[in-house]
Amino acid sequence: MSIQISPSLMCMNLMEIKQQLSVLNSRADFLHVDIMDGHYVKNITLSPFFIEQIRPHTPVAIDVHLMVETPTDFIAAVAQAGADFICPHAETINRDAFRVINQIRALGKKPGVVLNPATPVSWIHHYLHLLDKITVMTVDPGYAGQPFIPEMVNKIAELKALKMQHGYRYLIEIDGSCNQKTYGTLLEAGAEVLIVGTSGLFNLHDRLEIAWDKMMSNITQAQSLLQESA
Ligand SMILES: O=C(CO)[C@H](O)[C@H](O)[C@H](O)COP(=O)(O)O
Ligand SMILES: [Co+2]
Repeated sequence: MSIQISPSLMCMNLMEIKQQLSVLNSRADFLHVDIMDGHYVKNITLSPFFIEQIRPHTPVAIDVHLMVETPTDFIAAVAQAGADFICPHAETINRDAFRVINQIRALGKKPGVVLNPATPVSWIHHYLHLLDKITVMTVDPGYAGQPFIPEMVNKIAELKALKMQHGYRYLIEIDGSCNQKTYGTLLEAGAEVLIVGTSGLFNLHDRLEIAWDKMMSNITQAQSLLQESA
């Protein structure tokens, strides 16, 4: 399977949203929308209203990363707004994980789950088979522009091994500092979807189409180096 790319829209230039979306529409595999409540993480970014506004202007799957204390307060709203994947943090749903996953599926959406750097894979062991996507945070959640946490490489490899062993369907996605410095390590460990924010995409050039080409060339280079060393 070739690597899939999910630009993090909180990192885009919101003054140029229409033009930037048109660039991403023909290139991105997912659009990553971070929703924060100011409590689970001390920041506030995008919203269900933002999803509703962009939905008519993009055919790309919208993937919602819920960094909120109570995901059930947001799930119906983001589903109604047009989300395709809805991904709460495991740390916020383990009191009622099966009910939450069933709620997302009953709304006709794909359930994913996000793991903080300090949360082990064992936390989601009993519902791995129900998930369409697992996101490994490679930075602590809340902010763009943070340094990569190298301890996460083994977690990615663990999810890859479990997927191969049991035939699970979940996509293995990485969020945080996916860029030229980390692509090789992430791909080698088993990353399947890369969320690209400031360091991987938006800071590479003011013109997004040029930034995209630079990002793709960085990824291709990392893939070639891996193939050479295999
Ligand atoms: O969830 C996030 C932060 O909590 C995000 O998806 C960020 O936008 C993403 O990590 C930003 O990418 P960067 O290259 O690490 O700035
Ligand atoms: Co995110």
